Amino acid sequence: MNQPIRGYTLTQWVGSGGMGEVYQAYHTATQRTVAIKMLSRVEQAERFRNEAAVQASLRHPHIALVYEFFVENNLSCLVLEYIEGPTIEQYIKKSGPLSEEVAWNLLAQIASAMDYLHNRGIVHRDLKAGNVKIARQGKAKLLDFGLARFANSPKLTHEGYVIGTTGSMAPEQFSGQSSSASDCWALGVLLYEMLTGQSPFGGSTLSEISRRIQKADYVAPQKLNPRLSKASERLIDKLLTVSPDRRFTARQVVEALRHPHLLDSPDWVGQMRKWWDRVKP
Ligand SMILES: Nc1ncnc2c1ncn2[C@@H]1O[C@H](COP(=O)(O)OP(=O)(O)OP(=O)(O)O)[C@@H](O)[C@H]1O
Repeated sequence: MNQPIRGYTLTQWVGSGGMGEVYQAYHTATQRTVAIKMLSRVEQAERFRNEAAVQASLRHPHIALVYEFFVENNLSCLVLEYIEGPTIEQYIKKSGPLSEEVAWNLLAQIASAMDYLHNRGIVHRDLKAGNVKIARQGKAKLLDFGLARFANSPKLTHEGYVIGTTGSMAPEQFSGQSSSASDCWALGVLLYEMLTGQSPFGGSTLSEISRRIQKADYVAPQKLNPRLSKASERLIDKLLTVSPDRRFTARQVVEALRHPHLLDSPDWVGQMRKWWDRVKP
């Protein structure tokens, strides 16, 4: 661990994920503490390179920076801004659901990062509570572009192989369709989890989870958190909408959070459509 790699001294193992191992490291020349993601499986090198290329081109206050990418001793290393603090998932596991004020604050930051990505033709594809860190002063930082790709870059999945984390997958992703709207569905799942502490689409089997997602069949969040405002409930409703065309965009989320009165009046047509999505054969 103490042998420096390209001037980086590994100081701590942070964890492992779908793409490889993550270490905290110190770069003496720049006196920077960074996170280094190391790819363990050679067959995923292209995927890893893709992650690096996507992230290196981005500059947004709520997206972790990429400093550099290099290959050393057959290991692909992605050097990232080190983000101190728990992920939203870790935070909820430890302390339970967030207050509406904190959840809205985090959602506004993440939606603005998503809007930034979507305006550049990038679909994140893996937004989930475990991929957002709560850094100092409640600042949200989006991590992990393992599954992101530019909309026109080569498809890295073979046919029939569904990517994404099942609980946050949008209905259309089960048939291989992913777009910026799928990220907005994941924003809805995230908001639901932050406010209730529970996943909207739990289930014991993949087919049960899939069936519930395809029908947007979730327990009304107010049943789990009776103090929840109508505005939060309507925002979740606007995001967990089966048809991608009728779902709120990231920009609309940012606007709605800035002007919550936009969510004041009930959307009867939307309610009827949702009811129909649930009951139709
Ligand atoms: N830039 C970073 N700063 C601090 N910790 C990080 C950073 N990037 C990742 N981590 C942490 O390292 C661990 C592994 O992260 P990684 O992104 O590889 O996988 P994951 O998000 O846990 O899973 P998956 O790859 O399946 O999405 C996680 O605990 C994550 O929070």
